[in-house]
Amino acid sequence: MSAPRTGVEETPAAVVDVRGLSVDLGGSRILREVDLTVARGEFVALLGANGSGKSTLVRTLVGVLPPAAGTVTMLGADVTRRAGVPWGRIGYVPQRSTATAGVPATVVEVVRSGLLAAGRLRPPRDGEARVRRALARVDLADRADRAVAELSGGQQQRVLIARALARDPELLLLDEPLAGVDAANQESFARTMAGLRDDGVTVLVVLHETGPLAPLITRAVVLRHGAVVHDGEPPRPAPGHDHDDHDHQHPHDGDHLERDDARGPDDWRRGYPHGDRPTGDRSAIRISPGGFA
Ligand SMILES: Nc1ncnc2c1ncn2[C@@H]1O[C@H](COP(=O)(O)OP(=O)(O)OP(=O)(O)O)[C@@H](O)[C@H]1O
Repeated sequence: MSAPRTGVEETPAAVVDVRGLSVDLGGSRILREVDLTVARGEFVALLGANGSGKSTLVRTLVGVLPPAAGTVTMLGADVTRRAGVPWGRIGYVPQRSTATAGVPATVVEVVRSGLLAAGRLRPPRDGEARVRRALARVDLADRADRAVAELSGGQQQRVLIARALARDPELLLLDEPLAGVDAANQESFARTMAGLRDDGVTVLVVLHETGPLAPLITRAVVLRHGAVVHDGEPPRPAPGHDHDDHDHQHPHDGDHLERDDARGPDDWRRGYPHGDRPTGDRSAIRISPGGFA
């Protein structure tokens, strides 16, 4: 169980409230008038083909990218006025490929860095207990003093999740936490997420494949070319994939191309042939006391 929280009763029902959000990058409009509301306790999957704008949306939610238009409200605070946002109650897990690259630190040091929210230069008094609890939650208590670089990719992903959990967040944002993670680590991750859901943590997770998280997802939001094309029912398990020996969902029909008429929660998969993984370092962040930037 998480430590008792304070101030929860002051938080509005919508923990994420995005209205008419447009974001420009490199002179191009990447997000187009996006509306997104996430209520307390929801477990929302953000889906869409490569380049549809999922990471851009999440990075805007955590204040890394500025809106060109519209509003972004997190836990009741306007993100464009960073000072008022309760970053200490928000956990963010960036894409692993870049966030852990070249970090010369031990597991416990990386997790401890998650305690430092914007404006907070010293960890909270119960910081070490939170760090140990977060490590236990991702089944890495016995790796605390190992160098992060020595761990497998899936374990590094769990370190980043523990780093976000050290804040005891009410809201957790994760950007492709299953990418490049083997089946055993995916199952471990799913158990961690189920525990968080049971504790009432609100989750917004970017996914390419719902995999072992499918039973947890309460709603799916699908982006296409920077706009929301579906907001509602989660995708159904593909035929033959809803039993125990299949741990992920993927297209089998040979139609791997995006379709112009893709509109439903199941259509996002059509853009994802096996091995078609995104690359690049667009989600690079610094581990700093200044929040997520
Ligand atoms: N810094 C940048 N400058 C210019 N264009 C960018 C920048 N970052 C991202 N983009 C473009 O914005 C679009 C959306 O990218 P984004 O990473 O948000 O998509 P995504 O849905 O997360 O994709 P993926 O599934 O591949 O991670 C892409 O066309 C991408 O090339």
